Amino acid sequence: MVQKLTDAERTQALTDLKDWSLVENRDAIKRTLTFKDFNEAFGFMSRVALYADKADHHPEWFNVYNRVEITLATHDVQGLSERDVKLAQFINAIYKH
Ligand SMILES: C[C@H](O)[C@H](O)[C@H]1CNC2=NC(N)=NC(=O)C2=N1
Repeated sequence: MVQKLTDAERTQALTDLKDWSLVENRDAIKRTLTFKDFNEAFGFMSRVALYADKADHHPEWFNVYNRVEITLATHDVQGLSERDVKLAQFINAIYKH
């Protein structure tokens, strides 16, 4: 069973996750990433997609050319869970720029 992060866990996660911030009007985190071009951006998105498929945890995202805006939340709990932290950590780890 997936559980919502506690306030303390949410604060800790935001401290640990470089370049992620809270979304204003909902319990979610966001990050914008830029790449050299569309090819690089889409390559990155493909790697995230493979992770998401395996983990059964999917990003909300928006891409225009070399920019990818990502929002993470766990819909099952209508807020942040450990799954979002794991996915954000994965994204940070594979983001080369
Ligand atoms: C049935 C399936 O396991 C669920 O709908 C999964 C799929 N991917 C998901 N992704 C996200 N971000 N949150 C969820 O709650 C979620 N639930």
